Amino acid sequence: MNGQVPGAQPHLIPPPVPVTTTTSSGNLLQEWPKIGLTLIHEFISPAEEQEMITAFHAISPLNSADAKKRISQHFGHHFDYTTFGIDESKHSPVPSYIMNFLDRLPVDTEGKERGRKPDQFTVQYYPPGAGIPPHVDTHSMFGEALYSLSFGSGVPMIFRMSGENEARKLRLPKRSLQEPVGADGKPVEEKGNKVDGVAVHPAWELMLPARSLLVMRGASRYGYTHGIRPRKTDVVDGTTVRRDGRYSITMRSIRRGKEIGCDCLFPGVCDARVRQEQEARERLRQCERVETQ
Ligand SMILES: O=C(O)CCC(=O)C(=O)O
Ligand SMILES: [Fe+2]
Repeated sequence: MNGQVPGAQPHLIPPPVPVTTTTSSGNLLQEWPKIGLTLIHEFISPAEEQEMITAFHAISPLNSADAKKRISQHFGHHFDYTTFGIDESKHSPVPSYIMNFLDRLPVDTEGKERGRKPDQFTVQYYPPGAGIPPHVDTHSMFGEALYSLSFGSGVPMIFRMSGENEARKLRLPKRSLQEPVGADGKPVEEKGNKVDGVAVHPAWELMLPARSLLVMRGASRYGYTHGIRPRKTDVVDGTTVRRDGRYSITMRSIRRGKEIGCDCLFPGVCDARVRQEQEARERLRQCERVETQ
């Protein structure tokens, strides 16, 4: 025995307490206004959910070869998970099962992104055991609001206020989405409040139930990492439960032309700032080259 309570997750703190109300259609609405996070329960009906699952597998039938891997389908402009940016050369028409709920999405009613709807959609299937490493979606290329619709089954999403560790990773020459792995190939576990020897903020998990819509804005969008641990079981309210296959639709709006860029309060994890730093270093290098000639 290592003295741990079965089901305890020592690396996690309890999530912040939400403001809980109901939507105009009577569904549970949880909000964390300080960090710009919203979770709308039962955003789609079970019938819509079933239609989405059927449509997904009409394109990507499940076979045992990919039983362990996350499968992605892209609609609108394709999202590139290696750069976390957009591939302008690839575009696929948006299916009707997405168009049908677009008008129901909550959009900004004021400010420079007023009325802005997503135009880039990534539908994913996560078999039990699959996850997505903690990341911050690219700031410069997408509008503020990020949406994630869960269906098929629920999953806990892990959130962590970014810090030195995340800023360092974003500045590595070959940025990778992979979680750091140890010699045994397993994700590096946290030791106390350190990952890889670097101090990190505490993390917390939020259960995203099937048919719920998560909206990330503000700090939760720009300053927190989000991810899904690659596990076959989850601890929900202290009880270990088996994971089922989960689907999600991530929705973003593409910034173009002069809109591209970011002036958020989180320069450590802002790709626009990283680019500026690289450009400044390049200018300095050129000046030094001229001086030594
Ligand atoms: O599956 C999800 O809910 C989130 C996926 C995600 O974070 C992403 O596609 O950037
Ligand atoms: Fe993401």
